Order: sequence, then structure tokens, then C-alpha cells
Amino acid sequence: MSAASAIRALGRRPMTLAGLAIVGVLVAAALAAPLLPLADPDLTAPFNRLAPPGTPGHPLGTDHLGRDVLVRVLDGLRVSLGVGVGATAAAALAGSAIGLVAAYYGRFVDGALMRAIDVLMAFPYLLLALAIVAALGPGLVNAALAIAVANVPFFARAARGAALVVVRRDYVDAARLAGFSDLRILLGEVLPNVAPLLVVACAGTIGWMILETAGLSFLGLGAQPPQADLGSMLGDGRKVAVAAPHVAAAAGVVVLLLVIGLNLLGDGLRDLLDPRLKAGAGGAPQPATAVERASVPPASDLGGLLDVRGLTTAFDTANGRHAAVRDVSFALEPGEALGVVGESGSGKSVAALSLNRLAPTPPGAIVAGRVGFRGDDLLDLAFEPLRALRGDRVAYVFQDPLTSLNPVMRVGDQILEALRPAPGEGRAGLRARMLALIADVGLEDSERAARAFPHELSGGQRQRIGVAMAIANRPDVLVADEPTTALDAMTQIRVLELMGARAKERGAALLFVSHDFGVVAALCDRVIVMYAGEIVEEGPTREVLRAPRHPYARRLIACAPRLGEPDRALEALAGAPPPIDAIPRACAFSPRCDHAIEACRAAPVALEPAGEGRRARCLRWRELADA
Ligand SMILES: Nc1ncnc2c1ncn2[C@@H]1O[C@H](COP(=O)(O)OP(=O)(O)OP(=O)(O)O)[C@@H](O)[C@H]1O
Repeated sequence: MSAASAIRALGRRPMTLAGLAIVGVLVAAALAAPLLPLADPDLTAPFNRLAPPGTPGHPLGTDHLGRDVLVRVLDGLRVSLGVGVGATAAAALAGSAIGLVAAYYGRFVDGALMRAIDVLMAFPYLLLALAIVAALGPGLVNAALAIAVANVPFFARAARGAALVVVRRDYVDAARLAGFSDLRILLGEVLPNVAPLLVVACAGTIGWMILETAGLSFLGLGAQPPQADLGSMLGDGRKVAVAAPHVAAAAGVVVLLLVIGLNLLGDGLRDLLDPRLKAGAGGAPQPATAVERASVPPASDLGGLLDVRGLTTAFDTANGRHAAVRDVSFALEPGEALGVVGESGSGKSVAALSLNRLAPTPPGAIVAGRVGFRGDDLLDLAFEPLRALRGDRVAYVFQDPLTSLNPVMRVGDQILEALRPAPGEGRAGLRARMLALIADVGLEDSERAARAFPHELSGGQRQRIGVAMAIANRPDVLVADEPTTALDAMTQIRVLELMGARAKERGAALLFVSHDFGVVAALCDRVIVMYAGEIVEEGPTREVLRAPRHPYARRLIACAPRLGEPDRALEALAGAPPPIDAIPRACAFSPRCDHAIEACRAAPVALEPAGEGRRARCLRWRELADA
């Protein structure tokens, strides 16, 4: 995220701005205090003790030794801030070092370090800090040290968790193979990747650590006279709370403001740096894509098996809400196979996921259109009927079964879970069906395969299990989103053939999403070509392949290898589809199109009939077809 967009994002969060303003004012006041011509914070004036606020020369009054409360609060604020920042930095440094080393070296080192951390965590937090101060002796530095030590486990665990993911990445292996030292790999490869998380952890902790250090000072274990932080000032004020409440109140209000300000700012920074950690119901993933249609057209004319009309799905981004899928309409009949092709980022997956309302909310929402399934609009369904329909009537085969299969459950049990029992069907019947399914997707020795965990199977075998789960309940529609991208060419062909055959046998319609025209051609009767969230061409696969109408479809076809034409030169398609917040209002492909004319860049282009059963979104398709 650039600095400008970070500032813009912060500007949209009033609570974060409020935190920034509070912390900014307090820090500026604390830093400016020594430079201003103010009285010495330790200058006592016993004849003027406990003067009330508003006394000339003492706007917040004086304390029990006649010292100016305002000057002392500013001085105490500087001390508290310094100690809090120092303690947080010390805890973060020590904790991160322990976490990174544990994750990097693993085995014995990990075990030993983490058990030591567990021991620290076994003590109640404040008791541990008190015990450390008691051992080291009272004093501000010792109190800060105690708070830092008590917070080390938090940082160690956070750093280890994040680093465990990073140390298994290929670039870390590559650095090892290149002969880099462990220290260099830890600092150069691992630390930069976990740093955002550590910043987030610091931002969320610093307020509490200031409060905790102030707590120790309040108990007389931190700052010792004449030095004072906000905590010890609160402690002093407590002794004269009845006669002069302003002494404690001044320090109390500043602590309160400081901690509130730091926590608001910390929350904002956390959301900004790591949107996945965004707190609150607004940030929690919803079980179904939100449907926020401005107007809902009547569903009475929806027909056929799947009848999608004007589907529009948008995402909330840092620059506002933008549609990733726009006005997509198509129909699918039983037994039919429809391909959806386009480059990465053209909106294929979002369109496919929106059918079952599986596109993520937040940040996504379906903002227009209908998804007709056997005459009903799925976008009108309550969650329970929608859930019953998912995986049962409309099933998905995902790209990488490793992420969709539960890693700690045997695959047979996972298929059993997916199977809906027939009336009166017992456990034995279900198990027999599960084994038959495994055999049906071409895995030999189905008993053994059923007992395997996902990681014990090859990529191709795992995807066969993915297909088995998807067809388990004889769905009406099978949606396959790049199901074989992760597999080698031979396995790809076998799994695709199998999927096509099993879908046909069961009379299921197939919606097949791919970036590869060649694969779609082998499997699908009809094809939709998508670009920048819109359908730009649709028609029978053979016809589209033979005579594409849209220049984008033509370029995609030219990119795909064709069976029996090994010598055909493949063209590269320069550039990339626009991001959703920068889609041209006119023809979205015009900036990359060799045939674009002024009219293409002037206004949106409609998807119009382009021959028998075909549609194209191009002003010049007729001319280009004749050329
Ligand atoms: N959760 C999200 N938040 C914001 N934008 C998103 C989100 N998911 C997808 N998009 C955007 O929507 C657009 C379409 O994405 P989609 O995943 O549908 O493309 P695709 O054609 O399926 O590509 P791929 O083959 O890489 O999956 C992209 O520009 C993408 O950045």
C-alpha cells in the first residue's frame, strides 16, 4: 500500500483519526514541555500546597508539595510514554527473536524455547511482573523490564506462528541453497515477511503496556521520588483524593486519554496493515455473499435449469465499491457443458462463486441480477435452504483440493460426511456408496484410498477425491473452477475426461471455468468468454473456435495450443486485464485491442446477437468477420 493510499484509508476511519489526534496532541505536549518556559516539575513550594485548579500561575493547581500539577503531568506523560515505548520495543525484540529462532530451527530448539515460554505464561501476568520487580528492586527501569518480560511470550508466539509459514516457503530454501548464513536468512528473508504482523502486535499492545507500567508505579514499585510517571502521580494523588481530587484527576484523565488514543490508533493500524485481522462483526466473513440489489426484478420468467440474468458482483476496495462481475447473463440446461474462459482477473471465479453466493462478504456483495435455479431465484433464498442446495444440487470442484480437503481427516470420512443418506440407508450402505464413488473416479484399491489422509495422495488422486465429493449427491449443476491447473498435462486430461464423463452419466450440467481455450474446447458444448467482468462473446465452442467474433476471444484462441498443430506459432497477449477500480467505461478491451476505433473508446458497448446462438460485445464484429 502506498503512503498516499494509506493516508486516504486512514482518513476514512474517524475513530483512527480521533486516536491519531489524541496521541498527536499528547506526544507533542510531552515533547514540547522541556522546551517551554515552564516551572521545574520537582520545584516544591510547601506554603502553596494543594492549591485548587485556576490558581494564578497554576492552571491545574498544585500537589501536596506545592508542585505545579500541569507541569508535572506533562513531565510524567513524557516519562510514561518513554517507558511504555521502551518496554514494548524490548518485549517485541526479545519475543520476536525467540519466535523466529524457534520457527527457523524447529525440533529441539523450538521445543525448548516454547516450553520456556509456556512456563512464563503459566504465571498470572501481573503476579509475574510483581515478582520480577520484587526481585530486581523498585524503580522505573525495573518496572518497565518486568512488564517487558511478562509480554515476551505474546510476541514470541505471534512471531513463531507467522514465521512457521514463511520458513517453509521456497525462497527460504533457495536462500539456504545459495549458502546464505542463518542470520542473514532470518533477517533478510523471514523477518521482513513477519514484520507487518509484529507492527500490528506492537500497535495493539503499547497502550496496555503503558497502563501496566503505570500500575506498578501506582503500587509504589515503579518511578521513585522525585521522578514521577503518570502512575506514581496517580498514587500520590490518591493519598489526598478527598482534600484535593484534582491532583489524581489530572494524571488519571491523561492516562485515560493516552491509552484510549493509542488503542484507537493501534486498531486502525492493524486494520490497515492486515485487513484479515479486522475486528468486529463487519469484518467477520459471512456464510453467504450479501445480496444488496437496488431493485429486484420479478422472478416469474426464470426458466430452465440455471438461468442467470444480469448478475453483478462488486467488492468494497480502498477506493470504494467496484464491480468485478458486470451484467452477466447465461443459461444452462441439464447435461450441457458450458465453459467460461478468460485471463486471470477477468471475473470467472467471482461469477462462478456468486451462483451459490460463495463470493466472500465482506468485501463482496451481489448488487444486481438474478440466479434462476429451476425457476427460483437463489438470491432470494434464506440461508438454510441455500446451504441445503450447496454441494447437493449445485456442487463445486475447486482448484486446489489440498485447501478444500480437511488435512487431519481421512478422505473416506470426508466423502461420508458429504454423502446425504437415502431414506433407511444405514452406515454400511453409506460406506459401500463411498467406496463405489472412490472406484468410480478411477482410484484403484478404494479401501486404501479411503483410509488415506489428503497429504498421502498425489495431486491427481486428490482432485479425483474432489470430483467424488462433488458428484456424491448427484448434483444438478457441477461448477468446476480451474480444477486441474495444479496438475501435469497427462493427469489434467485424465481428470477432466473423468469429470466430464461422470457429470454426463449423472445428467449434471457442467459449468467449467478455465483460462485455457484448448481445455474448454475438449470438454464444453458452449463457451462464454469473459473480460474485465463482462461477457464479451458467447456461442457454441466449435463456432467460436472456428470464427471468433470478439478480438479478445480471437487473441485468447491464438494463445492456446491446438491438438494436431504442433508447429502453429502461439501468440502472446500483451498487457493484462484492468483492475476492478480502473475498468474503462467504454469497451473495456479497447486499450489492448488492435482494431479499436474512436467509437469503441466513447461509450459502453452492448452484448448483441452475433449469429445463430451467438453473442458478441464488439462494435466491429461484422467487419472483422468479413475481413
Ligand atoms: N475478495 C476480493 N476483494 C477485492 N477484489 C477481488 C476479490 N476477489 C476477486 N477480486 C477481484 O475481482 C476480479 C475478478 O477476479 P476473479 O478471481 O473472478 O478472476 P478470475 O478470472 O477467476 O482469475 P483467476 O483465474 O486468477 O482466478 C479481479 O480483478 C480481482 O482482483
